[in-house]
Amino acid sequence: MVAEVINGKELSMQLKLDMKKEVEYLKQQNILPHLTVVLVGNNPASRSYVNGKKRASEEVGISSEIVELPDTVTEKELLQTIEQLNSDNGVHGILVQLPLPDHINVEHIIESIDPKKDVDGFHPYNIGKMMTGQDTFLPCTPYGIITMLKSKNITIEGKHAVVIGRSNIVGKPVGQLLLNENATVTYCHSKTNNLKEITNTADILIVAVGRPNVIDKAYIKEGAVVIDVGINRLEDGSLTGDVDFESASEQANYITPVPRGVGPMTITMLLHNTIKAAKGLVK
Ligand SMILES: Nc1nc2c(c(=O)[nH]1)N[C@@H](CN(C=O)c1ccc(C(=O)N[C@@H](CCC(=O)O)C(=O)O)cc1)CN2
Repeated sequence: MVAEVINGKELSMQLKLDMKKEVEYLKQQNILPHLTVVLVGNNPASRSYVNGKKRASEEVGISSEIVELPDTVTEKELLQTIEQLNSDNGVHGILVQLPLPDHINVEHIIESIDPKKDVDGFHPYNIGKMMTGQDTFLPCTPYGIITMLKSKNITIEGKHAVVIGRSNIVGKPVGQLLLNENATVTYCHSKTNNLKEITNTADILIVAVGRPNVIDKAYIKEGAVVIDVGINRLEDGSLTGDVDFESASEQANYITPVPRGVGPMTITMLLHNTIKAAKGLVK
């Protein structure tokens, strides 16, 4: 068996064409969607993601700005910046790029963002709405994963979905979204016993481990759907996922690559959430 590749880059391009039309329509109604991204410090990966968000916003006609703060900024100063953005009626979406420096409490920052502008979908209010199946901003990477599955008409209902990883921004919410779609969900993590036995029962396997190429065909049931959320930069500068792509492709029916898999969908779903915020659809 050779798995079909789910190309997140191509799907993103298709979705952005529709979003561009939607933004043009909103502009005719005098609504100019605006996203503000807050970048603290000089982490090269964060800078590159933030630039990617600005570029993608421009592609679809969303206005965007990057507010840059030094890594010496205090938590109080960062909270003041967010307060100003919360009260600015021209700003529809606010996002604080993660990770933040250690001296800043990430929960305090996320909780200070107006939930109606929380286009990352990280605010506990929005997480609560997601968990209770209410319409709200969905966290971008998990939402991108569900969108990728649906783009291939992959059945989620009744399937066994196994999530390896339990981070607040990927593992936990993607499991919840799969549950909302009526999958039977198992979470695995660093303390899980018999990982291989569990993953071998997965119809849908979501891998968000954060270590390069650790999941190979021995962990995969024949015909499974494998979603690789890992982005690992190797010493030679190349990028690789958490899944050994060549090996896993021999067992799986569908697989996502790294790069050009889940990563581009993260940014595309952010644009979707920003348009939703501009339309005032999240109360
Ligand atoms: N506030 C947030 N911070 C972070 C998030 C997030 O959703 N909100 N997610 C990640 C980083 N991230 C977006 O911020 C992100 C990661 C990767 C990609 C991407 O397109 N990757 C490309 C490869 C890019 C490269 O060459 O380096 C790919 O996979 O094809 C986009 C966004 C942590 N922080």
